[in-house]
Amino acid sequence: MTDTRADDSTTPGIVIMGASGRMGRMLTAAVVASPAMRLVGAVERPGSDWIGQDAGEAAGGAALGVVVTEDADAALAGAQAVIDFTTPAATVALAPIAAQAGVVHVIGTTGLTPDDIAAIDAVTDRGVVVRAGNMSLGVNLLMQLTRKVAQALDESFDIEIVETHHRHKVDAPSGTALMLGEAAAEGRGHPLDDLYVAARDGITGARETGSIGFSAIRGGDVIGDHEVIFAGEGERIILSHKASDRTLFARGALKAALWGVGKAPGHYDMLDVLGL
Ligand SMILES: NC(=O)C1=CN([C@@H]2O[C@H](COP(=O)(O)OP(=O)(O)OC[C@H]3O[C@@H](n4cnc5c(N)ncnc54)[C@H](O)[C@@H]3O)[C@@H](O)[C@H]2O)C=CC1
Ligand SMILES: O=C(O)C1=N[C@H](C(=O)O)C[C@H](O)C1
Repeated sequence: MTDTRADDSTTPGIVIMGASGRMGRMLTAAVVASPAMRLVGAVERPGSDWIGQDAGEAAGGAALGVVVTEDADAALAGAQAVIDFTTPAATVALAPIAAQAGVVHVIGTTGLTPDDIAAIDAVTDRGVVVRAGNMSLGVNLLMQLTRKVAQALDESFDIEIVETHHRHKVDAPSGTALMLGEAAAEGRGHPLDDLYVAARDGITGARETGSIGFSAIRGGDVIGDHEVIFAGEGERIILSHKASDRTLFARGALKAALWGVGKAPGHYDMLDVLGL
C-alpha cells in the first residue's frame, strides 16, 4: 500500500533536533511509524557526519526523503513541532527560533541550569514549550505519588533519591531525579533548593532532618532506573521506576508534540499533556 502521509498537509509536520543521537534515532523512527504525523526535518550539530545525508539512510535504513541539516531555521519552516533531545546549549539556542517560527518546542534535554530554564521561559510569552526531564507516563505518575507520600509522612522519614543510567550520560543528577525531588519538596512545602543535598563524600556529618539527598550511579547500558526512598524508624517505603526501552520516552514526546499544536503560548510539562 502506498503511504500518502507525506502529501497530507493537514498531518502535523515534525522536525527532529539531534537526529543522530540515541533519542534522535528513536524519535525519527517513531514519527515515521506514526499515522498521526509526518517527518519534515532533521537537524544535527555543525560538523556531524549526518549533515547532508538522508536521515533514514544515515541511520542505516531506508531513505525517508528528509536531508539532515545544521540549519534549524530552514528545517522549521512550515513545521508544526520540533522534538529536541540534545544538549542544554542547543536547546537554549533553538527556543527563540521555534517561538519565532510558531513551532511547538518539545524539550526532553536534561542538565539545564536555572539560567537555561530562564532563557527558555523568556520565549513562552510567544511560543509553546512542552518540557519534561522524563516523558514517560510511569515517571510522571511516580511524581504524583512521590508528592503525596512526602506530604503524608513527616520529617522523621528521610527522603533519598537514587538514579542509575548508562555510561554515556553526561549530566547528574538526572532530569528525572530532579523532577522527583521537586515533587517531594513540594509535598514537604519547601522549594527543592532549600532541601537539596548532592552526592555525599568524606566526613559529611549526620544527615540533616528534612533534607532530600541525591545519588547517581553510571554504568553499562542502563536506560534509566529511579528510586525514591522514604526511610523511617524500622521501615522504608521505596517508590521505583525502571525504563527498559527508550521508545517509552519517544511515545511521550510524540504525544506532547501533537498536544502542543494549537495551544496558547506557555511553558507546559507532561503533567499537562497527560492530564495528571
Ligand atoms: N526527557 C526524557 O524523557 C529523556 C531525556 N533524555 C535527555 O535527552 C538528551 C539527549 O540524550 P541522548 O539521545 O542519550 O544523547 P546523545 O548524545 O545520544 O544525543 C544528543 C544529540 O544531540 C546532537 N546535538 C548536539 N548539539 C546539537 C545542535 N547544536 N544542533 C543539533 N543537534 C545537536 C548531538 O550531535 C547528538 O546526536 C539528554 O539530555 C538526556 O538526558 C534522554 C532520554 C529521555
Ligand atoms: O540520558 C538519559 O538516557 C535519560 N535522561 C533522562 C533523565 O535525565 O532523567 C530521562 C531518562 O532517565 C533517560
